[in-house]
Amino acid sequence: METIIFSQKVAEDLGSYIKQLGYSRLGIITDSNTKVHCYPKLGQSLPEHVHFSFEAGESNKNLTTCTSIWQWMTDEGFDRKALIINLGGGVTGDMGGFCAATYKRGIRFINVPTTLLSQVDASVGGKLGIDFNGFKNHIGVFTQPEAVFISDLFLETLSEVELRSGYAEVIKHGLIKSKSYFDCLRTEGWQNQDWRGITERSVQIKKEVVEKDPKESGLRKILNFGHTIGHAFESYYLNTEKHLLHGEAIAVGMLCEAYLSNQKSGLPAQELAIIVEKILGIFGKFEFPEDHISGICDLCSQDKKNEGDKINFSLLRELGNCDFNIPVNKEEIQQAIIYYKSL
Ligand SMILES: NC(=O)c1ccc[n+]([C@@H]2O[C@H](COP(=O)([O-])OP(=O)(O)OC[C@H]3O[C@@H](n4cnc5c(N)ncnc54)[C@H](O)[C@@H]3O)[C@@H](O)[C@H]2O)c1
Ligand SMILES: O=C(O)C(=O)C[C@@H](O)[C@H](O)[C@H](O)COP(=O)(O)O
Ligand SMILES: [Zn+2]
Repeated sequence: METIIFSQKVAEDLGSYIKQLGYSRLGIITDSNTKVHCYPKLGQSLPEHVHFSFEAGESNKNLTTCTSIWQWMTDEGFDRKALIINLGGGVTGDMGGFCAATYKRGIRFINVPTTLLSQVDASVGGKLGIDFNGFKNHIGVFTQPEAVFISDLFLETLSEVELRSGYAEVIKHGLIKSKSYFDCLRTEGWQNQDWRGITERSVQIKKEVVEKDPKESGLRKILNFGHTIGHAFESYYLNTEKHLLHGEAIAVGMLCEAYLSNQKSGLPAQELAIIVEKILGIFGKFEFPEDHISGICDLCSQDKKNEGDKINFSLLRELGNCDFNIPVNKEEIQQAIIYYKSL
């Protein structure tokens, strides 16, 4: 598994790490926002390198942007000893990592996550990929980064909605693996957190799961709680005026899937009520017309946990415990979305 370094002097620590690692050429990938807000924070500490930046946003996590990245690597003459640093959120990490892991069958990369979401979740565990024809992360590979450098210094410039989006994955970690973590989150107001402490605890949970099942043959599916329906919402509204951030979509998905957990995997009604209160209290309700429901349901058919026609969910047994490979039919999914709408 990758080395994870929590650092307060990230520029210096990253500089020394890559020096001892050795490489032929160094390339940094940012998006248009991290180029402005995060790249300058690495300052002069990085040795000679080349830099590629793409237009920020989920709608650019696609093959067209990958083509530009691979072209840049080719034009710069990167060989197999070249090293990439992905400086940005989950979009930069997923796509920059995917491009590195496939260029000349794989060159090394380091993640420097700059959003809460990527610090607590996306930068760790080696799931890389891009969206394809509107389907989330449809094309990708599992390849671990060499290292991940996490610093809350980057969070200073992050907007509140982006911070909140990351908080959805934090809640997910408590719900699937640690009731005591979820209880701590319940008692705190979400905005003024000890982000370093939160990140360490979330990364610990993610790391423990990924170490046991790096390629998602079983247990790792619990990290996907909220994502079967959440990704369907995210995909359905991508490139529309109602588009949802990843964490916002996962918040909707977790509520639908908490309902299914109550129906199908034993989550007690009072625990469902606690989850609803917590998540709605932070994210509010996402409003959408009833005639969108069947289109959203249909998107669940492309989920990567499915086997043939069987749509498999990861559902909670209780707070802090999650089961996986639970088949749910389209009618039940529809009911879950109707339940969400009724809240
Ligand atoms: N691989 C995984 O395990 C995994 C896990 C969770 C999510 N994801 C993926 O991650 C993506 C979501 O990640 P995200 O929320 O980080 O999105 P993102 O990368 O789009 O970043 C969110 C926004 O914040 C901006 N930004 C980033 N850092 C900033 C900073 N420090 N200051 C100011 N602005 C900054 C970005 O430019 C962007 O506009 C989705 O594509 C999701 O599917 C992957
Ligand atoms: O690391 C994992 O495994 C996860 O499922 C973490 C999720 O938060 C993340 O959004 C992941 O990219 C979803 O993966 P996918 O296989 O459903 O595309
Ligand atoms: Zn996620």
